[in-house]
Amino acid sequence: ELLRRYLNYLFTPLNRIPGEKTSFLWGSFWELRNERGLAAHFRRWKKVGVDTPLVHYTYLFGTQSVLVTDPDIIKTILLAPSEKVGKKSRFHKESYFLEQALGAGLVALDGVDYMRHRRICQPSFNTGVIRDQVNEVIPHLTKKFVEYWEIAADTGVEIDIMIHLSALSLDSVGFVLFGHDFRGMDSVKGWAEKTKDALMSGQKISDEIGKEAFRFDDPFIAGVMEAHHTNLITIALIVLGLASLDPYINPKRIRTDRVVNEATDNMIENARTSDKYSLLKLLLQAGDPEDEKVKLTQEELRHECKTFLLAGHETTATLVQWTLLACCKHPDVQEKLVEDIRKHWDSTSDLTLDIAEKMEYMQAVINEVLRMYPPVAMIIRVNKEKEILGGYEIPAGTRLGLPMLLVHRHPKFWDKPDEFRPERWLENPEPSHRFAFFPFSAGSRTCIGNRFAVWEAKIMLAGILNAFKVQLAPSQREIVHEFAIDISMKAEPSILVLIKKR
Ligand code: HEM
Repeated sequence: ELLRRYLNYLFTPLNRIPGEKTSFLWGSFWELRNERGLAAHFRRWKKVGVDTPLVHYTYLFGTQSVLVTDPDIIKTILLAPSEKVGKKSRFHKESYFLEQALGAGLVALDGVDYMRHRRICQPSFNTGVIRDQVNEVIPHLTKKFVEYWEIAADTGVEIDIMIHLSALSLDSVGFVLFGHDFRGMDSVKGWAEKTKDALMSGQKISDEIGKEAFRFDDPFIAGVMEAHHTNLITIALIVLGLASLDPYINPKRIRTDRVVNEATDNMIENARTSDKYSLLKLLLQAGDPEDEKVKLTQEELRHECKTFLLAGHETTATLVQWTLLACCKHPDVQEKLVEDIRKHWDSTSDLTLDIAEKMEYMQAVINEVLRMYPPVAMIIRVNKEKEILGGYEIPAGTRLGLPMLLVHRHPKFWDKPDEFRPERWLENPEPSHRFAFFPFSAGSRTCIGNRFAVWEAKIMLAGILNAFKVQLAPSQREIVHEFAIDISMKAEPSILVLIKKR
């Protein structure tokens, strides 16, 4: 295998694509590890010239990878239909790693199983039920969140926004998608109480308050989060090509799978017996439109629960965190946004989704954040057969990286791409090329939760910014927050803010 890889490294037709020659053994491994986010990809792309449609690079042991920066090629890849027979589409996912991280649900599946899951799940996302639940749940949660934050207003207390927003988004996803209370807001409440005590007794407010308060004891969350961290046995099995044995011989995996399965089964049972509506309740009744008798099995439902939690929770919190950072860095944008919020909502009535959706500047700001700080920075596809893309031959099995983060700043498609300017969306509501902006992907595998995510973000932002002026903590005023990729694109270091009552 090593010899085959080495010969391929020397003679692959991919070597004709612009890129940088790196060693067979390490490839770009260390650069990608040491330089945060996609910084190494950015650098290489700029070096070979931004007009190149593809950039070639290798990874460990000559793993062949190509970055696709041309929106026309991205269109070809994303619009290629999913395979209706078999397990792999023309441009398929690297399923094993996704399954490990997110479960064998919609994000990771491919081929015929994928098509069946999407046919069954899609109608439940289209009904008014999610919208109604968003209206019922998220304004109320945001109001509580603002009440807890009031304790820190005008005090100089620095707030680590990602952990707070994560807790808020966890409960939004919990109630709307599963009809379940993950008790994320209890953590914010716990933080507020401890902060209040510390302020009253004149103690210094330490990071520990946050760390202590934000420990989730819900078994589903704890199990899913623990399972998300790959341990050495899993890595060894992957290297040995024995990854499929992991669920059977890795003690940590066996334990976390059991905990997560039990917790998910409880959640499913509660959704079945409760009279509260949620996505999960709809999914329990949903059949395949091609054959109504075919439903998701209990095992498949478990995987979808894990997928929806992991794909839906941190991503939205990430979008809101980068929006708040942009508001700190561009106080004029923050003021215009507050003007827009108050033009549509006088805060004597409850905030509703109908009201939040009327906020045009809010939509422009969210688009601009999705452009410059896309919560999912890059997606990967692998081609099943040999392809010709951009005039280059791409052998079967090549990893194709579609980097939103780069394409959203492509100088050919964006005027002053590195400038944060929401107004560009008011001047031109559509991007100059449909596939130069794809924060939720596109085509038949577009994000199933995209509308839910934006609804959630708009309500949270309207509630928070109407109540507080947000500023970067003094300790971070000179810092550039870099991108750190996990499931979604975090900030490194975490963003700390001060809030003042408006
Ligand atoms: C700002 C928030 C979000 C962003 C930026 C985002 C982005 C994305 C992207 C880029 C993909 C394509 C992944 C790929 O093809 O490899 C995707 C797929 C997906 N997302 Fe989201 N997402 C967000 C929120 C959500 C939410 C709230 C849910 C809740 C259900 C969700 C569920 C999913 C699912 C199930 C898929 C797989 C769809 C399929 O392949 O059929 N996402 N998302």
